[in-house]
Amino acid sequence: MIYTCTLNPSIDYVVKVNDFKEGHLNRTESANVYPGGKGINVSRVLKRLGTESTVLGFAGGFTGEFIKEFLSSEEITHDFISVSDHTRINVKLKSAKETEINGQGPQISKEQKLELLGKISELHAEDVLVLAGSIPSALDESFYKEIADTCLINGVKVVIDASGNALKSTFQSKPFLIKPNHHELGELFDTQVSSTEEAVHYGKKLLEEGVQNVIVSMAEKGAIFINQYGAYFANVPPGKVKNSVGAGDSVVAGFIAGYKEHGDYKKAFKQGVATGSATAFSEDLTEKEFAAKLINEVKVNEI
Ligand SMILES: Nc1ncnc2c1ncn2[C@@H]1O[C@H](COP(=O)(O)OP(=O)(O)OP(=O)(O)O)[C@@H](O)[C@H]1O
Ligand SMILES: O=P(O)(O)OC[C@@]1(O)O[C@H](CO)[C@@H](O)[C@@H]1O
Repeated sequence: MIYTCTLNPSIDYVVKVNDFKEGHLNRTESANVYPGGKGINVSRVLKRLGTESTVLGFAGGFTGEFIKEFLSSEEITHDFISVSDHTRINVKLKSAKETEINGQGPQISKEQKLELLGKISELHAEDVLVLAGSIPSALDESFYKEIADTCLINGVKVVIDASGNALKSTFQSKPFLIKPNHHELGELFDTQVSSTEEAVHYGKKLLEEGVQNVIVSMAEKGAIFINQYGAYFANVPPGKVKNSVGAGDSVVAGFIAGYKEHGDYKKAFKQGVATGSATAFSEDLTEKEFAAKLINEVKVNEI
């Protein structure tokens, strides 16, 4: 079974404002609300690709209820730990540029944290756990490491989409896959990564530190995949970006769905990149048909 864990879910309030003016009254062109948070996006895209998963994490208040109802309406299984504060609302403002304001997230007690760890400790060797998104300030930065350590003991494959120390501290727990973008990769080594060569160089260092598979996404510049068997580059299809929220999560979902279907890293990588671009070219998360159409436009070459 595939599980996604979103410690800090959100309602994403996506507003379009023509010609947004800071410090003025602006009126919306359109406004939509979606359940958000990286793990939740992964589960929603997996569902669209025909792959079932269960959503784990913390949820509370009327915003938490909205998320649960929305996921249920999409027939996505969820098993949240209830918290008393409300789940955050993140603002995604689309005007000439995209601007995001992400909330801090609710208080989480020690008991609630232990309840989640208890659920995760029941996963076993056939399971995949996706840990995605920021760690709320109520929890220690080392929480992903704590989870990844438990999963290492139980043989659970762990996929991590996070950044900074929350990500770095998990390397010794041998995550199955991590997906930094090139900025996040640079941050891990206190440098800037701007070329494919640099991405391969630093990506290989991650393997030395324990990570099994690495995807480095570089937005319109393409993506690379590295593991012990080799390094590959994938181009991204040409197109107009309508929405970057959830594009990275779609790469993760496409890879997992592809790996589950084919058991082949190269095919999984190709599907991941196509799914990421399909979301980038859509108003919301991509549908299966669009991602499938773009697969033919992604070429993966060994480098
Ligand atoms: N200009 C683009 N053209 C085509 N595809 C794109 C473009 N920008 C992003 N994508 C798609 O989205 C994926 C993720 O983008 P990016 O490298 O910016 O990662 P990210 O920062 O994790 O994404 P997010 O915007 O979701 O935080 C890319 O691998 C690619 O598939
Ligand atoms: O604050 P975090 O956890 O880093 O990111 C949360 C978030 O920006 O990521 C998703 C897109 O990837 C959105 O649905 C959500 O609002």
